[in-house]
Amino acid sequence: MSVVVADDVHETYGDTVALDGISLAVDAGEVFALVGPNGAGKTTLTRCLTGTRRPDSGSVSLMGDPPAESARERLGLLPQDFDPPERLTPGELVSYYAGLYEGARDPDTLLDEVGIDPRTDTWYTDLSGGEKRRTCVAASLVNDPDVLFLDEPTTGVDPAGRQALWTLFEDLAAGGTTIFLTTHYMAEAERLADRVGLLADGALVASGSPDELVAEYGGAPSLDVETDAVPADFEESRYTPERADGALVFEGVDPTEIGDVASAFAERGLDFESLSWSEPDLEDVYLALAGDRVDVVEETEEEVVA
Ligand SMILES: Nc1ncnc2c1ncn2[C@@H]1O[C@H](COP(=O)(O)OP(=O)(O)OP(=O)(O)O)[C@@H](O)[C@H]1O
Repeated sequence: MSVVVADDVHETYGDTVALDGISLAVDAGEVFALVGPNGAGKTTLTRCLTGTRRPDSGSVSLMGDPPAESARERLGLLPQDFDPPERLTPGELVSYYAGLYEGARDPDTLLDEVGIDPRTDTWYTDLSGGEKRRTCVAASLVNDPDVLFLDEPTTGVDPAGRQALWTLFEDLAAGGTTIFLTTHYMAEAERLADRVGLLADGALVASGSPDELVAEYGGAPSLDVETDAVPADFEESRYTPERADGALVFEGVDPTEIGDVASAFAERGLDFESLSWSEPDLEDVYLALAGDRVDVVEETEEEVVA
């Protein structure tokens, strides 16, 4: 059964089209990750799905009801910009949110799980960015939600803290929690998500499991050879390498063929420093489908600075 459904959702801010006909459905117990460039519409879609914004047109349902009428106590939401009272300790803050629900989870246990000392007397305002984010994650879980929305949950969190939060989210998903998350970290989407949706310019340009997306859009595996050799050296071979970043790139080379490539260098009396083989991943999918949009943003910013 789908617990999060968007059907042809359109949303604008003045002249800006933020969502241009989004349709998607997330099943109970599924983890769905939404990725896409800055300004693609991820936060806007999260707001529409949780009832914080009403779309211009199209329909949304959450646990079978319009979001505004859905059971609040079954929903968890970590907004991108969470602005809680600043002069509370993490323990006081999470206890405050726990007080809003019958049978809320124990705040100290939750803070332990996100790696924050429940006894710390540091005010929220004085926590580091990553500590604030972890505290907010704990607050979003106080009601033990059935459906959890996480808008960039690990932004600003250090690598060890990110791993700990990933484990926490995996445990929640294993327990049956439906999770809808947005992220700029492809490793996060790849590790956590059953399905990934790629949003660009307000449109869902691709969705599927990480493996499906990589198979369809990720391109071929490649062998990068750090060398002074040039493509012309291989004109008489079955390889057509390309030069990139100080290396010759041999696309479509299977790991079992690495020795053949090394032999091709030896036969031509060519040296190389190193060989590294890599498979495409979700990052390659992202760059293939949305990379040009990233470049456009960067060029525009450079023009503005210039
Ligand atoms: N309150 C607002 N008023 C006007 N424009 C807005 C508002 N909120 C968002 N926008 C615009 O809508 C578009 C989508 O923004 P949104 O925040 O949903 O993108 P996003 O994918 O979450 O971006 P990011 O990855 O940077 O968080 C952007 O062009 C943004 O500038």
